[in-house]
Amino acid sequence: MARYSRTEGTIALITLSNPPVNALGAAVRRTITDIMHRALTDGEVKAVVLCGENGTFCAGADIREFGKPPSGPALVPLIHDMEASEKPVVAAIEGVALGGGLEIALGCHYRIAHAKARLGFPEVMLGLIPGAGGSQRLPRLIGIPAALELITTGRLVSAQEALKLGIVDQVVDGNTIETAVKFALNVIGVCRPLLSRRLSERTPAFSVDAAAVLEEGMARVKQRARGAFAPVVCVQALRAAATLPYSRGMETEEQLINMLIDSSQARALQYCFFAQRNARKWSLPSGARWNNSKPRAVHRVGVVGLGTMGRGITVSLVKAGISVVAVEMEEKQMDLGMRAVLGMLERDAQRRGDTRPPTHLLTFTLSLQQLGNVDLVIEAVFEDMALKKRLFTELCNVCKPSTLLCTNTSGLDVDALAVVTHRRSLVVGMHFFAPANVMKLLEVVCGPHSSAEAVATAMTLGKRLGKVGVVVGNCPGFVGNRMMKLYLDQAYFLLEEGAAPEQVDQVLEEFGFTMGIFKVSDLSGLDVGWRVRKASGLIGPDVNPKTPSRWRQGCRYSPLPDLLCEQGHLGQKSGRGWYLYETPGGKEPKPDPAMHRFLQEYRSRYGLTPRHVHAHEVIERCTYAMANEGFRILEEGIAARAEDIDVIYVFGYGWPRHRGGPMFHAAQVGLATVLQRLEHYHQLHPDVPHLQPSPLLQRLVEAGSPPVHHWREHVQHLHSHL
Ligand SMILES: CC/C=C/CC(=O)SCCNC(=O)CCNC(=O)[C@H](O)C(C)(C)COP(=O)(O)OP(=O)(O)OC[C@H]1O[C@@H](n2cnc3c(N)ncnc32)[C@H](O)[C@@H]1OP(=O)(O)O
Repeated sequence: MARYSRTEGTIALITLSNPPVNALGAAVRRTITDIMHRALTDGEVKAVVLCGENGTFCAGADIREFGKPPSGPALVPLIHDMEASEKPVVAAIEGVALGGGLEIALGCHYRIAHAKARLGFPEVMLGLIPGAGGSQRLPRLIGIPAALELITTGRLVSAQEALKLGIVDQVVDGNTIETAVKFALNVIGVCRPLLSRRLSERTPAFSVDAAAVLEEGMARVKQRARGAFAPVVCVQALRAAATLPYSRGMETEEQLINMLIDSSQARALQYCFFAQRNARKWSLPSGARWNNSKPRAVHRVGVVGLGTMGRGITVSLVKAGISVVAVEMEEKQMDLGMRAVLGMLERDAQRRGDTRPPTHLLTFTLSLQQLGNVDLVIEAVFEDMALKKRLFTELCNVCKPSTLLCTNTSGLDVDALAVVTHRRSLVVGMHFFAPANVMKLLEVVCGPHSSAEAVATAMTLGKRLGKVGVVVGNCPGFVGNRMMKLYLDQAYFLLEEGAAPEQVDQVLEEFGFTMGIFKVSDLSGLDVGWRVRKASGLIGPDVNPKTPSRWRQGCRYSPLPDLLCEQGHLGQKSGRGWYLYETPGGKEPKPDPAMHRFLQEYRSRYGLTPRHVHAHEVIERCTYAMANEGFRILEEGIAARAEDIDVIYVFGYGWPRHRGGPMFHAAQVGLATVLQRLEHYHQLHPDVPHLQPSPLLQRLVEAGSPPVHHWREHVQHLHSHL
């Protein structure tokens, strides 16, 4: 938990010891409180050095303890006693000093950091504020503007930046603890007064326009927060630091943290923290798991297709230091792709202050033959099964037998591709999200033949690219797009019933989505879904001409997006979609009066009487339809955990993190309520079978709505994919 030792005769060395990250659980807080007291009262001890075991100072509070009844001593009195001490206390920071860990360090009189250390207050990402004096001490150390930026964003800083900002006193390349001990001996020797080192005693050196900075900060934070409270409360805590004496500021900080600590948003954000980490812990029906399967080494990757996705994937790989052979079939397309990739790398290098983008890792070619020596191929051609099958057959002949063949399809059958190869076990889906060099999510799609080695390799590669990988089973649309389809259907139906695109979007954005569904659709291009609907026989020559326009495959269907596509309204790229844009390629969506007329005509053509659609109906129908499908996905074993579904939505679909994800949201609303509302909507719309509550949801409600982590016990896997 924490160890006490003496070094150089007069220095007490206190080492936090709670692997893997020295989190400040109750037992750790109890031990450091006791041994710090011992060090501060031992007459032979002249100074204290505080450090962490195994190269990590401290990652802050033990997040697993949040939401449980409080136990163990609080951190505030410990930090206060340490800071008030007449003996110098020096923090030796290696690895990370985060949250409560940084608050302890700020209570020390001096801070020495290793060059590779990172420091910060990520509490806002957990729905909290720094609540052990951090919101009051940091601005007294580095001023309001810098503290505001760090605390409201949760951004971590490097040791070098921390030195520039004045958070640490020295940065060392060598042994941090030895340096801190020498430093401590030195400060005892010269008897430097500690008063000026006590941050709580400092009168804030705030600029006269602190009020303006805070006001601006508040406006910025509110705009970005998308309904999240914590960033706004961070500004309130900083305002207290700017305007109140330290003790009153601490009282305000306590009131503010108490307000947040049990909030539903904090629960959701903390759930997301662990969900993201648990997603790495995949398993397959064979018993293969993340921790018993070895990934292949990947040095050289082939990317086939240099459209939007292929370009983003290539950039991601090169930025991770991986050699790429990028193949395009047509010279013109290759030229365009090459210029786009080089441009993106150039801009990225400029942003990082690096003059030379790593272009030496890139080879562009028109010949598949050049893929003979790659370890893994990512196919990123059009969503056309016949084309992909031809390509996979050819890749099999060209690539060495051990090369993994991955498809970046967004929903086509990965197994149908595997069977055309002689290496079914080496085929997996790697579903990136656009723009692939920015978006964090990677669905790793595991077919019935995919080997554990292939899955492990794809997941490890994803991690190297900085992606959040989630292993999912193979079904149309996998997890993300399968649920997205139902979300879109509900949005179209709402338009049919009387809503306008901008009204639906506004409600979704107020809920916290990064972008409303119709803006997303305009951004990605309406033709993407059009092509998928054609390929799946929902539209086109295979449809019986007697089938009513608003009826397909036994259920209600909205032809609205098809009609727009037929008119060439494809979204941003054509200057018109659900919204109007100033020019083709324009980015600023404006409500389109022509769209309103179009919807009116459409409704009267089909005898639909428009009605006012309430905001709560938009949210309920969109999010409960998604969650309902999520339950089916769980039941079919396409996702291993509800958490995985939520990670997919938070990292790939702009779902507001402070609402946890569609499955967590359903749990927070209450499964019985979700069930009852789905029953209600299904009664009103019996022609939409997807609104019928799924059997798993019904079983969970019968079982008393157990918490998310127990849902798996109620899944009756017959043929789980995972
Ligand atoms: C007491 C006063 C209150 C103060 C408020 C706070 O301090 S709130 C907490 C603030 N701290 C954080 O938010 C830090 C969260 N952790 C991280 O950002 C990262 O984990 C890391 C420390 C930068 C390390 O990253 P890395 O990628 O190297 O490892 P993992 O993220 O995979 O973590 C390894 C395992 O450690 C678990 N873990 C990490 N931090 C905590 C924590 N603070 N409490 C509990 N557990 C933590 C993490 O879940 C991983 O566990 P696995 O079982 O291996 O998945």
